[in-house]
Amino acid sequence: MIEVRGLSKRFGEMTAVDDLTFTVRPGEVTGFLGSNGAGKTTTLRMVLGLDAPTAGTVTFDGRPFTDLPAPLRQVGALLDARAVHPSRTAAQHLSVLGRSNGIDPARVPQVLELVGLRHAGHRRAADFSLGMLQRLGLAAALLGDPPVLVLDEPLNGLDPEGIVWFRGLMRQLAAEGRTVLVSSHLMAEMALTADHLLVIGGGRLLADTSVEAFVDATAHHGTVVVRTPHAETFDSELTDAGATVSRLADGALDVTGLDSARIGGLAAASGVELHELATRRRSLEEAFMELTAGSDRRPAAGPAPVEAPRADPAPTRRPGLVARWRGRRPFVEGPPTFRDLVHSEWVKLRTTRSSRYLALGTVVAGAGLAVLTSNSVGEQYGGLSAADRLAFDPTEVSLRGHLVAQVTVGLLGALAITSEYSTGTLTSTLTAVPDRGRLLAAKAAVLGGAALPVGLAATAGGFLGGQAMLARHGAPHTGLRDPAALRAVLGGGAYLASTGLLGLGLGSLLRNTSGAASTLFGGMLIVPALSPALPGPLPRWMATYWPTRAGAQVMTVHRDPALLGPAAGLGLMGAATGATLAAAYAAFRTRDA
Ligand SMILES: Nc1ncnc2c1ncn2[C@@H]1O[C@H](COP(=O)(O)OP(=O)(O)OP(=O)(O)O)[C@@H](O)[C@H]1O
Repeated sequence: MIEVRGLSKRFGEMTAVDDLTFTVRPGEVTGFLGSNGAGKTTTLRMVLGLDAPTAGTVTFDGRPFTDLPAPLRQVGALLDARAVHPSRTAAQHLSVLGRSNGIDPARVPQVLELVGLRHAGHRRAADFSLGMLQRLGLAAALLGDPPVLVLDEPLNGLDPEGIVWFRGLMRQLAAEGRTVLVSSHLMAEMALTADHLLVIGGGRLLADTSVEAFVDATAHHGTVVVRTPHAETFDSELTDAGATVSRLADGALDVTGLDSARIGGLAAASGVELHELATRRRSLEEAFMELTAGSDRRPAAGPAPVEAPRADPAPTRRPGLVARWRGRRPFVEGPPTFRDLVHSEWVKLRTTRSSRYLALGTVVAGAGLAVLTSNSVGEQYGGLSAADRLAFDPTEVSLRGHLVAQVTVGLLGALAITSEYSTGTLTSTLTAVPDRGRLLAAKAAVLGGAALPVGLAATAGGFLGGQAMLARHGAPHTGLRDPAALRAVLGGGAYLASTGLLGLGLGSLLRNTSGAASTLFGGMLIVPALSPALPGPLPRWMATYWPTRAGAQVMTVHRDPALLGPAAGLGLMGAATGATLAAAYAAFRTRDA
């Protein structure tokens, strides 16, 4: 049972949802109807814990959505069918969601078959039509075989055959004892699909009624069209008999308040010749428009909700989709663990094309730049002064590739979250994992775990290639047996991993890739490059304490005693990353998704 009590949402001055109270019961399909902008999506986003209500509560059998331990197994949601990462296949998309809730991957082909996408599992979501994406969204909602389904406009993009199929599926799911809440702006379709209707307009509840009661009330509200050459005289006769008469454009009379038998009788009694006597029933769409007309947002109290007695729904859950699942146990025992979540985030990172390119780019560009720099420094070594030769640090020279690698690995971190915002997948992620702290922690664990080997590959590759170049030109060089050089290479890997996490924090705070990329680029390359132009002690201060410059000290062997040491520098960089992630967590936890 979904219980909504006093739910409101204001965006600035505008009240999108205004004091909604209703209950959605199991065993029936509840249609959530409203015209465009009525507040359906905003309501459903609050129901699913994506947006925080300004007032009111929503509970599922007494628990808020965000307290459900395995949400996909309790509430299946479809909010925006287009919110799928385009580079992932349908099966990968479902697998990512399923793993986060401890759902057996064998369930993926099952639900794909159930929604008619059996042969499309290996196709990328970018190639899907809107109707196919709706089916994929339904598959995601059914993945955990949940007792409750919340679907926002699932009919958009479905062809007539798809609509009939969808109608049958909803009826079957409700017959199995599930709670099904479906939003739509199509009254006639809901009359065929739903058992119960909740109608909203201007953010307010206008009707909470059974479909049967709504259709009955509509059927009794017809008008009778009367065409007669004696319209003038018959008009007053009908008015005297208690009818309300208006004229249609062609002069015919449009009569309400009397039925066609009574009108025919009156005409016969007074000898009026009739050319047409036709009852025109009000359509469901007209009844819906009449109900919602004038329900625009306004400060005064709106029309009183229409209440209708409800039939007792079937309370017991009958075996349904799971029972037919060839005897396999669909889920692991108990609630999903942090490991499940980390696994899901790992699949997500692995199946994102841009992440793979950025990881490869970090290694190639980082190591490549180091080799090129070492080659050119080696060439010039012969011309260096004695003092410069004394200060020459072959390790530092061969690790200069970090200047490029830090930006690409930072971008890899930022994309782990900004791509979820840009593709809209954050909504499906959060309906599977509503605990935002856990989600961010899993992203950080996966990203740190991926960025460390990538960073180490970039620094080790650059170091080995760079030392070979220096040796080729007869310049001083070293190897990994030198403990200080080994510390610099390993520290460089850690520095790059920390940069990846810094990118994740910035991406989460800024929520868009270009913002995060410019901040990373500016903070790591431009600010340090411009800092010598600053007045007073600032250049020295920046050189010592600017986090990325302090962190880079870990990659030097001949250290400047005025600057921080390798451990302290890397520690400062780590602290700055930690602080950024903490700020990101605070913002992520409280913001609407
Ligand atoms: N994040 C937001 N900021 C400001 N206004 C918003 C926001 N989200 C929704 N609104 C406004 O709230 C109102 C209700 O929007 P909502 O999307 O809930 O309507 P809807 O019934 O789902 O409409 P549709 O059928 O067109 O999707 C609209 O006026 C919309 O502009």
